[in-house]
Amino acid sequence: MPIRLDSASSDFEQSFVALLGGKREASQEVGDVVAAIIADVRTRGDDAVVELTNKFDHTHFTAADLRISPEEIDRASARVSDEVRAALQTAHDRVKAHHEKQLPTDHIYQDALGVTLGTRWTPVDAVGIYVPGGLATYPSTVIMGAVPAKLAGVGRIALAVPTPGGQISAVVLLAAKIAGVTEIYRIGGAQAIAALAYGTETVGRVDKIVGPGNAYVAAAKRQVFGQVGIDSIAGPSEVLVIADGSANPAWIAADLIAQAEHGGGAQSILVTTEKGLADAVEAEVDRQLSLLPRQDIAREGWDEFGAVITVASLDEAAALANRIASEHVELALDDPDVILPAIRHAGAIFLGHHTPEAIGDYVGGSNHVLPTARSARFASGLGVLDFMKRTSLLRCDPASLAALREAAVTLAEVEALDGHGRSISIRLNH
Ligand SMILES: NC(=O)c1ccc[n+]([C@@H]2O[C@H](COP(=O)([O-])OP(=O)(O)OC[C@H]3O[C@@H](n4cnc5c(N)ncnc54)[C@H](O)[C@@H]3O)[C@@H](O)[C@H]2O)c1
Ligand SMILES: N[C@H](CO)Cc1c[nH]c[nH+]1
Ligand SMILES: [Zn+2]
Repeated sequence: MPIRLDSASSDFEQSFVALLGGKREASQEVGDVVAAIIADVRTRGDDAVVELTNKFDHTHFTAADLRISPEEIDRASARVSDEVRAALQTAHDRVKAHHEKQLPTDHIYQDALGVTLGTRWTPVDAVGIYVPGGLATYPSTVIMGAVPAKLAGVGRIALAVPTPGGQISAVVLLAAKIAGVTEIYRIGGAQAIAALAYGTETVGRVDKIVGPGNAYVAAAKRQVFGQVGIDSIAGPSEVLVIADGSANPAWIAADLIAQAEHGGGAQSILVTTEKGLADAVEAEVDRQLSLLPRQDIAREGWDEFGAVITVASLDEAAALANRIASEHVELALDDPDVILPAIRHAGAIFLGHHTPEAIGDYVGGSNHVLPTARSARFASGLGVLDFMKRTSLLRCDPASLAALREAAVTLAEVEALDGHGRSISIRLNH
């Protein structure tokens, strides 16, 4: 049973804080396991990656198996049906069209003193994209990672995909081919993140690692940050549905189940102004779960991490949504625009009764790699800018340097950094 809360009850705040602090993603235990894996990969390179992959993914690999050959990519891609190929192409084209609009422009201007100032954007040289593969396969995540990377102009893109049992999904390989990525490793978890961050004999190191994954992947990304860049923490998936009496309980239940079925700590929360809707949705989740062929993961996720919260008003719902800062927020309301401005912390917002979150997972065009575990308070979903850096440009001539000299030298004196002041004055003292 999911936890049931009512904002009017006296112990609400305590229960809500407990819900926010639930350990779905980071734990000391996971952190320790991941630290040991990273240290092992740094020390022993391929040998460690092979051993850990065989252990966690139940494979029988040698180092020669880690990278997928171009022939294997072609052979597997050719096996994929035309229907799936067309769906991937639709996803690719729509994600590309939307992300093209994120491309930044350089700019340069001269101010009143004659100083030239500019901003220049350049791509990251090499990125690793993690594509999860433990409980499900995610060809859609290949598109979500590779398309913005390509648009940004990244020179080298490496994919890491775990292959439980050793079999890589042909659809994942086709998605990579459609997106124009050919460097693919069948490795997962913390060992994949460590191999991409530090490099091994087979896996070339990258400058930045992006992509979602389970608690081990999320913890590993946290731990290698600094050695490489990371996008955000895109851990176990979450949805927060805000609904009033206009919502269809069966549709809401389906959306809550869709997120719970990701497993590995995925969380589905309903916040509603209608107690009747809350009851109906709970009953519907039970009914619909029993219709799913693979209901175990979703049922476990719903029972362990699900929550149904009743509130007095939509304003209260928005305030709770901002505290939860969910990866996905669905506004299942006749007029979602009324509450939209009040929702400030969310990875992605889905408006109205006919926008299930799952459409954004695949073909909506927006990115599905989104911040989780309340990190939407300060982070954004994956996009073109995650694959680029911004460099400032500055040019003075003698007149503008002279005009700025006094203030700069004063600040250098305040900081007792005489060398700084001198490096300015020396250019003007003749
Ligand atoms: N936030 C997002 O944008 C987003 C998008 C897609 C998926 N997801 C999430 O990604 C996750 C995918 O998880 P997954 O498990 O299916 O695949 P995964 O690829 O993230 O993890 C599989 C790997 O986890 C490692 N692992 C598993 N158990 C371990 C243990 N006991 N010790 C050490 N390492 C261990 C193994 O190396 C294995 O290869 C889900 O939680 C899903 O919600 C998030
Ligand atoms: N909901 C996941 C996190 O945004 C993404 C996904 C991929 N495939 C299905 N769902
Ligand atoms: Zn999903």
